[in-house]
Amino acid sequence: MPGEVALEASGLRKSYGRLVAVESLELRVAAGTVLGVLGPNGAGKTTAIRMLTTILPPDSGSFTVAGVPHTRPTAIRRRVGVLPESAGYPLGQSGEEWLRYHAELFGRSRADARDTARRLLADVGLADRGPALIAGYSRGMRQRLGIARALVNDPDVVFLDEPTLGLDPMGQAQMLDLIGRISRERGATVFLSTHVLADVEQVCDRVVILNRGKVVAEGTVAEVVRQAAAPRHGQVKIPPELLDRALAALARTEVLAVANGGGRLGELELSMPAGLELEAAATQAIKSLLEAGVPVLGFTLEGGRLSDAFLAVTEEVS
Ligand SMILES: Nc1ncnc2c1ncn2[C@@H]1O[C@H](COP(=O)(O)OP(=O)(O)OP(=O)(O)O)[C@@H](O)[C@H]1O
Repeated sequence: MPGEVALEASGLRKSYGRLVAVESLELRVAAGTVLGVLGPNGAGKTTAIRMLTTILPPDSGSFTVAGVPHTRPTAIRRRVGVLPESAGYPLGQSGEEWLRYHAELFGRSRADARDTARRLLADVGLADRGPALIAGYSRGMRQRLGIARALVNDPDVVFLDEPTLGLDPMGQAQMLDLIGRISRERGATVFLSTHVLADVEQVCDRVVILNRGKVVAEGTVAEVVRQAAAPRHGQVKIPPELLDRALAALARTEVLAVANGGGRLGELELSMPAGLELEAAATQAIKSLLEAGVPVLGFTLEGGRLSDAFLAVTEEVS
C-alpha cells in the first residue's frame, strides 16, 4: 500500500498516576517505512507501543494503524505484529510448535498453520532448528523466533521493542538484516524502538526522538541531525612539527581543534559549533592554517552524527 499512511497518532497521552509517560504523541508514518524511535530511558517508547498496539488505552488523543481507528482495537490487533521488550518463550515447546499455535490463534487451518510456521522459520534463518526445543535456542535465535511470531498474521505494521538488546555482533547483524527485509520483501511498516543509534543509522528510513513523552525531533537521519543543530566534526592533517602553530591558528577561529594521538600523527580533530554554516567553518579553519604558514595535507568533513543530535535534543531537560 505505497503512499498510504500506516500509522498516525494525534495528541496521544498516557499517565501512570501523576507520572506523564507519553505527553502528546504526534506521528504520521508512511506505509513501508522503517521508523526508528529513539529516546533515553523512560522517554515513553514502550508506553507508546503499548498504546498503538491497543494493549493500553490512552488517556486522551487518537490514532490509526493501517487506516483502522483506535476505536476498533480487535481490527488493529489483526493488522499488527509485536516483539515485546522482554518477550517470554515456552521453553518446553519447539519453535515450530509455538509458531503453529500462534498461526492457529489467528484462525489458520492446521495445515496452513504448519506451512506458515515452516515458511517463517526459514525466513528468519531457523529452518533447521524448528523441531528443536526453544530451551536450547540462543538469545539471538529466540529474538528471531519472536520476529517470526510477530509475522504469523502477515501484519501491516510490526512493532519491535529493543530487538537487538543483549545480542552479540553476529546476532545484531542478523536482526538488522531481518528488519530491513520485513519492509523490503513484505512491504510492512516497522516501528523500531531502540537505544542503539547505529541500528537506526543502518536500517531506518526515518527517525523520531522522544524525550519525556514528547517528540523532540523527527525526519530522516540527515534532517534530524540538521534540526538538532548538533556540532559537526572533521579532521585535518598537517605536518606534525607544526602542531603548536596549527593549534594557535585554529584557536583564533570558532572551530575547536584537538590533536589526535598526542599530536604525533599531525592529525587534528575539528568540531564545528552548532549554528555555524559547515562550509563557512571549514573555510575559516583552512584559511587560518594557511595564513599561519601551516600546509593542509588532508581535510575531511563528516556527515552529522546522530549521537550528537540525540544528545542535543535530549540533554537540556534530562
Ligand atoms: N506500569 C507502569 N506503572 C507506572 N509507571 C510506569 C509504568 N510503565 C512505565 N512507567 C513509567 O513511565 C515512564 C515511561 O516508561 P516507558 O517504559 O514507556 O519508557 P521507555 O522509553 O520505553 O523506557 P526504556 O528505554 O527504559 O525501556 C517511565 O518513567 C516509567 O518508569
